[in-house]
Amino acid sequence: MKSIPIILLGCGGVGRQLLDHIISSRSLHSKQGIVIRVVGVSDSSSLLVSDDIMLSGMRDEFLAEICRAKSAGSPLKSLLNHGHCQLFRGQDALENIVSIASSLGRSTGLAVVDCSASAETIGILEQVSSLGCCVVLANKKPLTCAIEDFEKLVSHFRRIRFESTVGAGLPVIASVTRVISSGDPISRIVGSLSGTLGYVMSELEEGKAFSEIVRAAKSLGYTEPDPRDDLSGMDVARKGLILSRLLGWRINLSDIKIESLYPSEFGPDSMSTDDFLAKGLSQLDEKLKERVVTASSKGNVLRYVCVIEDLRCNVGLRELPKDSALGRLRGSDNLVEIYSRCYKNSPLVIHGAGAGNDTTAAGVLADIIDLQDLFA
Ligand SMILES: NC(=O)C1=CN([C@@H]2O[C@H](COP(=O)(O)OP(=O)(O)OC[C@H]3O[C@@H](n4cnc5c(N)ncnc54)[C@H](OP(=O)(O)O)[C@@H]3O)[C@@H](O)[C@H]2O)C=CC1
Ligand SMILES: N[C@@H](CC=O)C(=O)O
Repeated sequence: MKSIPIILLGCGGVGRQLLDHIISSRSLHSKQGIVIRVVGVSDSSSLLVSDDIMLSGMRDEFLAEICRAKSAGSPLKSLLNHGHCQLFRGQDALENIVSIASSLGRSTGLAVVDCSASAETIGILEQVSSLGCCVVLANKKPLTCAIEDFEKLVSHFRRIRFESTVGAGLPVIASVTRVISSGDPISRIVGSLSGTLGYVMSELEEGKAFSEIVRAAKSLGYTEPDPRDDLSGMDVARKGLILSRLLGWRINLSDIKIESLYPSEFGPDSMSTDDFLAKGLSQLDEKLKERVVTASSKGNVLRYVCVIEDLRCNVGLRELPKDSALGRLRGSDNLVEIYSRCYKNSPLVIHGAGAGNDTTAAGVLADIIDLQDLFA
């Protein structure tokens, strides 16, 4: 049986769903000759490490207990006495991950899986990948910091996967990478890359209030932890940046033109996420309604679009014909069109559910399994 040890960073909606998928795929993986051993799990304040990282991992009952406790709002440290594990915090936690990476990295293909929404994981990801570990990301931030950090991470290209950072479980990164590796130059990528904004736009067409729709998108697991990351266009810009950098463009977030759906006085510097959700959002209802009505009077719909072309990436609202490919999109679906020499007149199109904990975690799990071919 091939044993795959993993350390999970982040135990929120996506991280917990990943643990759930791992548990429920046990018999499938066993038929494939694979067993995933979760040797460590961290949240924002601590890291739990299994007592025997070399041979076993955390038991499934304990992983399920972690999911229950975290979804009830308890920190990981509340579970210390329930499993055969140790707890580390701060610098100790980071040193422990490095120590596990040194023992297991090169020999077993230990995968460090980032399901946090933090930019702070970049340092540890760089360290473990230099120690021969695999890295799997749902978190876009480490790939959208400084270009030098991006280049360092992807320099271990065969040991890093980040399919879920763009289009959740959809094979967007894999498709772009395959087209590039075949020597077929990509000239343009255009798409609707936000499950949240797709859902918001199509629900607005049904006459619902913007504030209600955003709250529903959050409870469906589509939004970022702070939905303003979606509404500001920043989340789409991050996806656009990842794709642009894959094309070899050495650009940064500051080079991207981004249209925000809310004014700066509603931003994180002026109000908390809770205040924005409770009070700020409803003040935006009328403005968004007017924009939808204006577009509709011309037979159009609004879509939040990312265009990557001619060394430029722009993201913002566009009025599009109702019957265009993007205009027909419903709910949280994403659609991406890739144009290249081979796909000049008829683009490569990827379409499907583009957000949600289930599909995102499924993409992460597929990445973990995919990497293990390197460690046969
Ligand atoms: N939902 C979706 O459709 C998709 C999400 N993603 C990405 O998945 C990631 C996770 O999203 P989601 O689960 O909704 O986010 P949550 O806010 O639900 O969870 C984030 C988790 O990360 C933990 N965390 C925060 N900082 C750190 C840190 N420095 N080290 C380790 N853990 C940390 C948090 O800890 P604590 O519990 O203590 O707060 C929390 O457990 C995000 O980056 C998001 O962009 C990507 C594609 C699609
Ligand atoms: N918040 C994001 C989640 C996936 O990246 C979205 O709405 O698309």
